[in-house]
Amino acid sequence: MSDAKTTPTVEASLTALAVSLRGVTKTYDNGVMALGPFDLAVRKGEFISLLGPSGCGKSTALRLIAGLSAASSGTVRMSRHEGPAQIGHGIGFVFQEPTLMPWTSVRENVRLPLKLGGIPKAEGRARADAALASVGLADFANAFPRELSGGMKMRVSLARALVTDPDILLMDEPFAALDEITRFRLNNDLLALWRSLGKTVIFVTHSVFESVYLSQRVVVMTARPGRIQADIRIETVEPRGEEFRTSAAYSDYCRKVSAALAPSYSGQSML
Ligand SMILES: Nc1ncnc2c1ncn2[C@@H]1O[C@H](COP(=O)(O)OP(=O)(O)OP(=O)(O)O)[C@@H](O)[C@H]1O
Repeated sequence: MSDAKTTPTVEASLTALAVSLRGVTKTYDNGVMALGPFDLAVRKGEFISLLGPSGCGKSTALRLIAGLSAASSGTVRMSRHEGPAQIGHGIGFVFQEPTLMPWTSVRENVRLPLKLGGIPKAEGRARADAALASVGLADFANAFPRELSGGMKMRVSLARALVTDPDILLMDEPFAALDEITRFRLNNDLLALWRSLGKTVIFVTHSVFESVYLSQRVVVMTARPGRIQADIRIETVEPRGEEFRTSAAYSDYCRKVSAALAPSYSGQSML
């Protein structure tokens, strides 16, 4: 292959990256080395899961990407920019808890990032309503958080993360506290949103089943300090649905991911 043909291909692959972490380590002030060295490249529009044992540094990795915390060494790059992005500026973050303001309406909860960004009220309300509609909560804009189920609260949290139209959605075990049926439903709705919105998603989970169902790639981490144990591509017919969840291919992938995760656990259940 001539140089003339090679160069554009290399450039295309670099610009197609949404996030890249190179040689990243994180040691907290108390001396705990949480992460690394950790290397990860996520392409634009990709859906990846970070899977690993408790305390292996999954949340730390998300926080470094979100710019909520600084790496001790190594580089975190967002798209073409040097250094991490910020929540509300290209990044949406969905935390383990919905963390909604109980004293105000669902619409106002979703509007918050726009309000903080100085977006005029009318525009903010319209965008909040659109985000609520995208997560199936168009009729609940005036409700208060206390009136909602756990799954609905998580949908509000997702709408709040989407309202700024971020390129990258970071999700930290968002569905861990939900019952299985609600979790399956939210998994399907998240996949539908991902397909329609084209966001890059980095999803943290403890669940082998969930990671295989949702992701194009499952990145399995070692015990602390978290490094990459395996990077497993999940290839199947899209869009995914119940057929995939009950297929032999799904079971095979779950076995493969579990096997990669096994060394990181010492006798604990992995599923
Ligand atoms: N602010 C902090 N100060 C000191 N240590 C911290 C801090 N945040 C996290 N840690 C420690 O760093 C390690 C990694 O934590 P982190 O929350 O990133 O792991 P995790 O894989 O997301 O865990 P889990 O799956 O239980 O949520 C843990 O040992 C944790 O106690």
